[in-house]
Amino acid sequence: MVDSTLPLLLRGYTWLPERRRRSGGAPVRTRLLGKKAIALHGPAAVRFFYDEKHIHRRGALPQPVIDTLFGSGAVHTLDGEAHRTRKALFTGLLTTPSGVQELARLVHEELERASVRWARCESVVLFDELARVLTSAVHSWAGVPLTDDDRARTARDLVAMVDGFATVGPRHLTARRARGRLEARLADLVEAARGSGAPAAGGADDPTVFEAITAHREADGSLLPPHTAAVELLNVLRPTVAITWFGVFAAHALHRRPELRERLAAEAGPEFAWAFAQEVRRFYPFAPFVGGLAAERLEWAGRTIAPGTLVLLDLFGLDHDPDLWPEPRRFDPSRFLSGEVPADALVPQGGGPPDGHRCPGEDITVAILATVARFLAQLPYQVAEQDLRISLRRVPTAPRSGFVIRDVTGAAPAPA
Ligand code: HEM
Repeated sequence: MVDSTLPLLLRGYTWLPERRRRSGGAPVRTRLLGKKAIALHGPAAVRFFYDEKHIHRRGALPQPVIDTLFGSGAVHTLDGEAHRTRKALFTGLLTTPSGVQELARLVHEELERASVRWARCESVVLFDELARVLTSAVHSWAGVPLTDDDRARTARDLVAMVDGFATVGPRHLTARRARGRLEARLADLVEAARGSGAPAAGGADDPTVFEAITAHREADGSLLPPHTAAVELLNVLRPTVAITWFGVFAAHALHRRPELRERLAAEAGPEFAWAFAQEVRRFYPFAPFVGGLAAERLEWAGRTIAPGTLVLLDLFGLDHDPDLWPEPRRFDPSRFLSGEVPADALVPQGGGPPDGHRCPGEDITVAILATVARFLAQLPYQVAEQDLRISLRRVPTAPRSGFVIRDVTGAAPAPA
């Protein structure tokens, strides 16, 4: 079987859908990085993939992805009891409605502050601005110190880790260096907090993310080594800043569909902003697929999967499957106006049960995205002449220009 690593790197988001079309919808069999691989598609495949008896994560992720995106020893790479204990830390910290709301409030506050500055500039690149806004907000929320001097550099490093994970060459090297810098800084902060005793060493009633990760104990009762604690802190800071990509896509959708901008600006309740955020997550490309290793000999759709085979779950394809999403290439928030999200069909951040490998940051993503989208809809600005093409061959992708806005004429009103 021919290895598909190069075609995947060259074709990005289009690689798997094209292969699926060529296979007539049957699971795609191939090789990636020399390993036998099979790609599964459909809601039943989501349930199959997220059954932990079927798929293991240890050893599944290529080292270049660990070295940039997730970090070594990260929750993403654990299985069984070790995963459950570590995962409980994340779900406990990231999914309480009051915590999610507080983070969204901080994002709004930072947007207001930033937009005062935007009004003094001829034009600004929204991508860079949102990255800095989210970097500030998530550091204050997580209780991780960040000086004004460090802010722009830290935002650049957090963006670089996401931007460079799926490529070879300069972007990848930048991502590795960024991870090295951030891990070293955060590990020092963890050691310093532990050295100084409470509250980081435990006991706080309502601990910050920093305090909780610093004091977290593994299934065997041990504290996380400082480097692993830094990796897991980054697994909160980095993906929150990654919402920048979705924020820029939201701006793109508002630009292409001005009637949605008007509606989003006018609606007082949160329902439309929520539906709009869900449609941004469905419509625009971000994570192409997730992968794990077959834990044993598996049967799927009449096919045998040998133990150790790399099993991919097609996320981007599922979010655009016409059997699940009529007119999938149409951006239409009304799909979500009922307030319902169809089970195992909307998977931009993976799927499965919350104690499995499902992304624990979905509520945060939707809340921040709704906040950013509504803020932009209410903010008076013009969209500059620029190259807004979104290449499906680059992972992750964004409008080429980063979305330049100009003539910002004032801060948007406070949230309802
Ligand atoms: C831009 C928005 C985001 C995208 C596209 C995204 C995507 C994903 C994907 C595809 C996975 C892997 C699921 C799997 O392995 O099956 C994942 C897992 C994870 N995400 Fe997110 N995510 C986002 C936002 C967030 C946020 C805001 C946080 C935290 C504040 C977060 C924290 C995590 C963690 C800790 C995991 C590992 C879960 C585990 O392995 O048990 N993510 N995310």
